[in-house]
Amino acid sequence: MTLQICVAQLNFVVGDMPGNARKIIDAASEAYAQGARLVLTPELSICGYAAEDLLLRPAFIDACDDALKTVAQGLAGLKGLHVVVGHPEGGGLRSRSVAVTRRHNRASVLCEGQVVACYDKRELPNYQVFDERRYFTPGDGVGVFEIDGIRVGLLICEDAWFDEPARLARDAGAQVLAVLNASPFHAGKSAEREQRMRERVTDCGLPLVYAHLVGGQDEVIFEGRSFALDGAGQVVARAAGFREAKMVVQADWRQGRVALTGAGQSVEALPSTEAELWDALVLGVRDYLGKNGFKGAILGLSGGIDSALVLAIAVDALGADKIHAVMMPSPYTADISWIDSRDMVKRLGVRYDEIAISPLFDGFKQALSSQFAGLKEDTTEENIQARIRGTLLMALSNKTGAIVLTTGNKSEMATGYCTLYGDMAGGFAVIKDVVKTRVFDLARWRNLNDPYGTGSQPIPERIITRPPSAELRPDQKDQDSLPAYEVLDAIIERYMENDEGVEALIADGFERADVEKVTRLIKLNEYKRRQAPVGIRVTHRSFGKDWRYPMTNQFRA
Ligand SMILES: Nc1ncnc2c1ncn2[C@@H]1O[C@H](COP(=O)(O)OP(=O)(O)OC[C@H]2O[C@@H]([n+]3cccc(C(=O)O)c3)[C@H](O)[C@@H]2O)[C@@H](O)[C@H]1O
Ligand SMILES: Nc1ncnc2c1ncn2[C@@H]1O[C@H](COP(=O)(O)OP(=O)(O)OP(=O)(O)O)[C@@H](O)[C@H]1O
Ligand SMILES: NC(=O)CC[C@H](N)C(=O)O
Repeated sequence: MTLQICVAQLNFVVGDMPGNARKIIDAASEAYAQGARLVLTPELSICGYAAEDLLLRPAFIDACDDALKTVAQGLAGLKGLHVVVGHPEGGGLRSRSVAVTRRHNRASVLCEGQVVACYDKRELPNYQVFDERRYFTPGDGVGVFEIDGIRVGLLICEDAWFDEPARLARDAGAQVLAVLNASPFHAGKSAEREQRMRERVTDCGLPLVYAHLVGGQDEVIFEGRSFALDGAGQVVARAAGFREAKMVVQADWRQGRVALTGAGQSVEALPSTEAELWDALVLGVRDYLGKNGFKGAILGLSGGIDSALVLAIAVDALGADKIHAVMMPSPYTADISWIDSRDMVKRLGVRYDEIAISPLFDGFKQALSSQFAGLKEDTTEENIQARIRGTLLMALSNKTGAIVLTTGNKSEMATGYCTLYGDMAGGFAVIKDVVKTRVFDLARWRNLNDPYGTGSQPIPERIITRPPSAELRPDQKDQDSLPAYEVLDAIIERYMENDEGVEALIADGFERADVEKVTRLIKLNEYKRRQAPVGIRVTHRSFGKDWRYPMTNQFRA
């Protein structure tokens, strides 16, 4: 007995049920023509992941039901084909002060126009970026079905991170596990995920096929890279990361058990940290803009490393012809800032303009002169410059329909080293989850690699080597106001990402003054982050859905 299984690693759009249904029908029909008789799609493939509170709308569930029927009917003529799709099922009751859900996160097996088996997710994640208990009720059954003499046990994502659902499937007769997933990316997650699945295989003694989603959805990235493990936990197939792919594996009945093989396909290697971060950032920009209908992007290019990095990512994501870089010099802008900006845009071939902000800055100061009479210049004037730039970029966005990409990094978002309605003004924050030391690593990496063929060495060397400066007052350097970036980033990672305490960091050798300053700034600047644009999550904790701190807060330890 032999069964060819195809994983349709597809990029769905949340809420586009007709489009998602069409994608599934096309991919499954093609796989069938190439010999597959079982096609697996990712978790909640019909509606996309994560549909969030759309799942509470009865009309949304009805549209998912319709799309499920469309897929079933669209594939009804393909004899013997089994397609597994993910969708929400069932209803719920909601009043103003209580919610009762009877909705399930379901996998349905479609064959010849009918639902022939289904499985409801048992383990509902409710941590990090997940809120599944807000929307779903845990399932209490198993999902084992037979196809061409091979019994397949269904699991859905979080289920496979625990022992019990896989053991129950095995005890109900499953000979191979098929897992539908939507498992958000962070640096290093691929290896962690494969390791957890290997434990599952070892624990229950069954081979496993991991069908994963690809694509960006608001702040979250799904990297694809579906894979299959044989009964010994060896990777026999691994699909490409960060793009749609079809991965085919073969299940054979041999000596009383199912043997999985890679059907002659190559196993994609796991990339370096920088390479996968780059791909994640590129996909995040491409999908946020693409799925929200933006034709292009604008950004302020300063001659500093943050905007240079965002420009290089944007060009890789969208192509040079979709990007507009604007240099807006002030009296504090060093000559090298515009020399390097001109150099960079020439290397990449993007549209570039220079708009001097001095006349506007003078106009603002003049307008406020009587109110500010006798008061010293301070951050007020620094912020006016940043806000003039933000206003100009937003005007260009309004006029052209291109989105403004903001350039703040995680170190700045943590410490509030950014201006509300100034450099924070914009639609999408590309590197808000990348700390400054990693910004440098990525810039150096991109200068040595050209993964999207848009040009090698896009970032002039001096942009990488010069000391970072906001250039909002004479001779300003970031490090005048902040601890050294190596120290700052280490404290952010340990305090913010890993929940370590102030005293523990000091006991571990950090200067008390540095720890107290950074943690005080993190706490003080919650209000700023709440007003910041959404941006791409690439660590296991970003300033997004998995950082829900109060703004009014007297606790810091
Ligand atoms: N708890 C709270 N809840 C709500 N709002 C609160 C608040 N606390 C202050 N505010 C408001 O926020 C204002 C302060 O925020 P904001 O106006 O942004 O200004 P602020 O944080 O005072 O200054 C911006 C800082 O970022 C630096 N910066 C700016 C731009 C670029 C760069 C760079 O790296 O290139 C650096 C700049 O040098 C300066 O140190 C207050 O005046 C007040 O109106
Ligand atoms: N002269 C300028 N022209 C255009 N945009 C600017 C200018 N100065 C600042 N900006 C915008 O404000 C953002 C914030 O400035 P910031 O100094 O933090 O970043 P950077 O200049 O890119 O990097 P660095 O921190 O290394 O100097 C810039 O990335 C850029 O988008
Ligand atoms: N969608 C899910 O159930 C994902 C949960 C899982 N632990 C992951 O991140 O991979």
